[in-house]
Amino acid sequence: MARIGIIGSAGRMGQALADAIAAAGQELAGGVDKGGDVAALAAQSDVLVDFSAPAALEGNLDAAMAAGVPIVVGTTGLEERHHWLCDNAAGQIAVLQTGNTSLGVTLLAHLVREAASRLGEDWDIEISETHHRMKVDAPSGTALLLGEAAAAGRGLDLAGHSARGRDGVTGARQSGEIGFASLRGGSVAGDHTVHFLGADERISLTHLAENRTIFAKGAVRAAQWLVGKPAGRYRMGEVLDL
Ligand SMILES: NC(=O)C1=CN([C@@H]2O[C@H](COP(=O)(O)OP(=O)(O)OC[C@H]3O[C@@H](n4cnc5c(N)ncnc54)[C@H](OP(=O)(O)O)[C@@H]3O)[C@@H](O)[C@H]2O)C=CC1
Ligand SMILES: O=C(O)C1=N[C@H](C(=O)O)C[C@H](O)C1
Repeated sequence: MARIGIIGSAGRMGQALADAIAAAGQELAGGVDKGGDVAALAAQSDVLVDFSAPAALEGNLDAAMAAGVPIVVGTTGLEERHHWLCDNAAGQIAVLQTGNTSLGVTLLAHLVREAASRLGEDWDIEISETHHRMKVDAPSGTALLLGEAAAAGRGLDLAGHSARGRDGVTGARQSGEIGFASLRGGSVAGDHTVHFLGADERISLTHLAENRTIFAKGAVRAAQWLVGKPAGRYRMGEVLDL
């Protein structure tokens, strides 16, 4: 049985995660929120799961490294420097960072990569996502991971080929770009569609999250899987054997 510590425990995901830990027969080591003692939590945990805020990431990784415990980073809105911090921590502990811990999205990313590699570059790729009104970051972490999968399938680097926040006279679509569009409202747990738009035909690959349980269950699986792993950066696909 793994003792799992939750960072962001009072939040929507933190609460869903506590339920999933109990349902999986694992032990809740405790939880922290803003201003909480993450070092003390790390010391009493076998693994940490972070669903909080990007500003907390550096301190959370430092606490995990000091205690020598692995960490699942589910927080989104991460920038390049946050990915660098994860890479750096992965030199000392096991780190699994993902914008989506669900089985469905992890499989979808494989399908997107495959479709992007097989469809010619005359097929445009656009990613749309819809989330509840309280979500603070856009595009979603999931949209970005699907964009990375599409870019990998095309042999491109996403940073150099993404179109985010089109507005005004944008000019015609650039060939090879991967576009993102975000909708916010209501209580939507998380909908994502990757659109492949060709001449006279289209393919849409969609994942619809009906509630947060799917993310929480995946996070518990990832946490259990990470305990005892050597230092390194791991992917959700490895946890789910996809
Ligand atoms: N990877 C995945 O599969 C998923 C990722 N997410 C991501 O998880 C994150 C949390 O989402 P959600 O639960 O909906 O958000 P909430 O706003 O409901 O919860 C965030 C929690 O984090 C806490 N928090 C904020 N800052 C810190 C800090 N510095 N240290 C410790 N805790 C802190 C907040 O505490 P306080 O209120 O005191 O500020 C709050 O309890 C988001 O980035 C979201 O996109 C969400 C779903 C799935
Ligand atoms: O904030 C959320 O709610 C979600 N965040 C993640 C993201 O940014 O993709 C995962 C899921 O879509 C829900």
